[in-house]
Amino acid sequence: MQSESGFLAYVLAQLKRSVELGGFPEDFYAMISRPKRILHVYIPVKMDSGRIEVFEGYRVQHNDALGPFKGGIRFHPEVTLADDVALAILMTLKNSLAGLPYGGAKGAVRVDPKRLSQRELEELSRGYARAIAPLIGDLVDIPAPDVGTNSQIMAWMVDEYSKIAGRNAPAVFTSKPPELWGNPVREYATGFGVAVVAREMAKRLWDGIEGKTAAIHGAGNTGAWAAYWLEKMGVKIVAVSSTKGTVYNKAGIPAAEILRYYKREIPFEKIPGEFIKDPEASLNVEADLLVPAAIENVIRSDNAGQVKARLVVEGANGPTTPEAERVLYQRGVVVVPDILANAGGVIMSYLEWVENLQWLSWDEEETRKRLEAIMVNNVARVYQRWQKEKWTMRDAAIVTALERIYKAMKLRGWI
Ligand SMILES: NC(=O)C1=CN([C@@H]2O[C@H](COP(=O)(O)OP(=O)(O)OC[C@H]3O[C@@H](n4cnc5c(N)ncnc54)[C@H](O)[C@@H]3O)[C@@H](O)[C@H]2O)C=CC1
Ligand SMILES: O=C(O)CCC(=O)C(=O)O
Repeated sequence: MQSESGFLAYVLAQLKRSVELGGFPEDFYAMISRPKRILHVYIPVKMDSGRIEVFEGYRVQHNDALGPFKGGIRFHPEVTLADDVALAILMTLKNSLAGLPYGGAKGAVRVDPKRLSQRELEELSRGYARAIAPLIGDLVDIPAPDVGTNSQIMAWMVDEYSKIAGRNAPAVFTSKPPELWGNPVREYATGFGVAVVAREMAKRLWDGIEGKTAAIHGAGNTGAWAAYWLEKMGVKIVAVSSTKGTVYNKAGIPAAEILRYYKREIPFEKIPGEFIKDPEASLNVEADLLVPAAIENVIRSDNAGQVKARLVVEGANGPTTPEAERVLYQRGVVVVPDILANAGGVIMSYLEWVENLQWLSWDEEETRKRLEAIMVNNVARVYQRWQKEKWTMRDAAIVTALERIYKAMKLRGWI
């Protein structure tokens, strides 16, 4: 297909392992390891300088056996097509595991959004929406934000798509602002879901989550809101990282300060605590719980031995390499996989989509309750399977997800 990034190679290796563990035929691996369609786009943007810069982007539609393609859009300077394929595969698995009526997709544009002015960012977002418009739609492929994108970008994209469609088309993008067909829960849904998963696991593994400590790697949408909800559950946040470094504070970092950093109200170094220049320092501090919530491949074979937490809840997609997972497994560290731990975002996207398709809206509390109920049920199902099979939790989650996809493909006559 294309050269495999380390990340794609890891995702494929895990997929192969799960296909074997689940006893699926080899033909299934041949199909599920490849996307159904890849759209490759180039987006010209007139920069403030007057020059035209052309940005490269993709939309990878991996599998739609269970329903329309669904997954976020990443704006990142180092993203590759291979990474995008890996992320799209994870979306198919995540959506299946959560019981959603969706297949999986992911989009990406190679750009550092922090380098663009607001006008340039809007041009790029609208240009990307125009480029992928022929292959998306509210019953076809429904994008949402991921790293480097947000609800404002979704607002520009839904507006651009609506102009092309000649009608308001709210259900084509999710995670829109609450004032434009969005739901207020989506802003914090992924972090909230991570905290709920941590709480449900702590109930089963320990005496509950209250009084425990946590380290958070990544202070963006997922990490900052996970800190907020964990604190509400009685957890003390002792470390947090960004690309700048790590803040460590044994006495506890108020989640409100992490959120102020995320909202760009204070610089990272102003979060109260000791500033350490190393962004990976949060991975090996003394804490009961570790939440990697930044990017892929951060827990590797070279640092997995130093992880002190007993429970890792993957807020990010693909933060633990397979070698690192083996090290953690042998050391008795439980890793709750991304497709279970960070599903709060896409589950909330699904709820928003259901609202949009019917032109109705639920209030914040009711929506959060619906999201929480789905997350709690997902943890219970995967936990039970994991206990029965004695695999890693990732194996249990992926095999469970694959079973649903396999059945749908079989019923459709695809396999
Ligand atoms: N936003 C969402 O709804 C969802 C996000 N995710 C995943 O969560 C992860 C984070 O996404 P978001 O929070 O949306 O992104 P974001 O862009 O809001 O935040 C990312 C954070 O990670 C930090 N970071 C980046 N590289 C780092 C490094 N090398 N070391 C330390 N910190 C680093 C950044 O400084 C930033 O604070 C990604 O893997 C994403 O795919 C998964 C499900 C849904
Ligand atoms: O909300 C969505 O549709 C996608 C979220 C996403 O990209 C992810 O879960 O990684």
